[in-house]
Amino acid sequence: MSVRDEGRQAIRKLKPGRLVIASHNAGKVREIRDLLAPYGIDAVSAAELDLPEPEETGTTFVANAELKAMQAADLSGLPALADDSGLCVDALNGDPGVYTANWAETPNGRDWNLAMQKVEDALSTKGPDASRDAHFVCVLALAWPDGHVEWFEGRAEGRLTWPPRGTVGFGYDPVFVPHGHERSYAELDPAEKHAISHRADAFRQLVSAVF
Ligand SMILES: O=P(O)(O)OP(=O)(O)OP(=O)(O)OC[C@H]1O[C@@H](n2cnc3c(O)ncnc32)[C@H](O)[C@@H]1O
Ligand SMILES: [Mg+2]
Repeated sequence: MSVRDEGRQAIRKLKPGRLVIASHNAGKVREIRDLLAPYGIDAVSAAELDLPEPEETGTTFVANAELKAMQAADLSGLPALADDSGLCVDALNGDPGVYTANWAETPNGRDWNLAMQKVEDALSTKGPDASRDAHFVCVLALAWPDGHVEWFEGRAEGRLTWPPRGTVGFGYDPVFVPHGHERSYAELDPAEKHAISHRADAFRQLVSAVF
């Protein structure tokens, strides 16, 4: 049996509540719960299990997603699904990219208004004609306690808007307008975001490979 078939068998055996969402970001956990809901998997988050937040030492989305998923699977003895994601701005050569969360760090915790302002400031140094094109990346990694791990990469294209708009969602949602829309991610209903988001794109691939 291939590793992937073993993975499929393992996930079919999951009982509700037997999957760890290996994230400490409440916004992500909410979205991943929504995406899992049709599959009858009532997952538990790493924060709810009091699992420690691993240091994200990878330099790629894949490396960080894998290390978060593998640590949670190892510590919990349960399959674990991690998400590493970020905003990549064309005119900034893909920054903040893997370091998207770091741009929000302050001595008093993360400040998303500051992070969005930093992106806008960086873009303004490129001049008024700089491209405002950007995309979100999401890598979902699914790990089993035996160390087996597979990952799926999703993407959503769009452009940056300023000033920030909307109150739904989290992180950089208020400055990202997905292609084909006039409203920012933070002005879309959760169901609308799930139809087009980078996270939903990665999740669709995971579902077709694993469920
Ligand atoms: O590592 P975990 O615990 O999952 O949570 P995190 O917030 O640290 O997550 P990342 O390390 O993957 O950092 C990615 C950042 O990119 C941002 N981001 C990712 N997906 C997003 C989305 O759908 N909408 C807005 N911002 C998003 C968000 O601010 C995240 O903090
Ligand atoms: Mg993180």
